[in-house]
Amino acid sequence: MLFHVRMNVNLPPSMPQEEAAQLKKTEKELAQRLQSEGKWRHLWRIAGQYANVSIFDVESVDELHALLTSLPLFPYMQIEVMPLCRHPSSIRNNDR
Ligand SMILES: O=C(O)CC1=CCC(=O)O1
Repeated sequence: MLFHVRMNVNLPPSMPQEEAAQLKKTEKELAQRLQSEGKWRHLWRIAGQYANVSIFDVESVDELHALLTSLPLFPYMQIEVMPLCRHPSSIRNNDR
């Protein structure tokens, strides 16, 4: 199942720099592992915003929820999820 996910990151200005840097480091490690496993298919920065759009390929809504809530930055993100299905005009036969 494919999902379009938008994440807006809002770190509190009062958070110490070292704590923010550690959160970003662990977030990056997990994001790169999930990309290499094929679960996090795309990760794009939204230009000019501390936000991203991503495509996730997971087995279920429950798996997506578990994955998103496991992200180190989860407590500091506003997340919007859009389930995706095939478009009848798509020429990409390998997409689900
Ligand atoms: O910087 C972001 O957009 C939040 C984030 C998600 C994965 C990652 O490495 O950073």
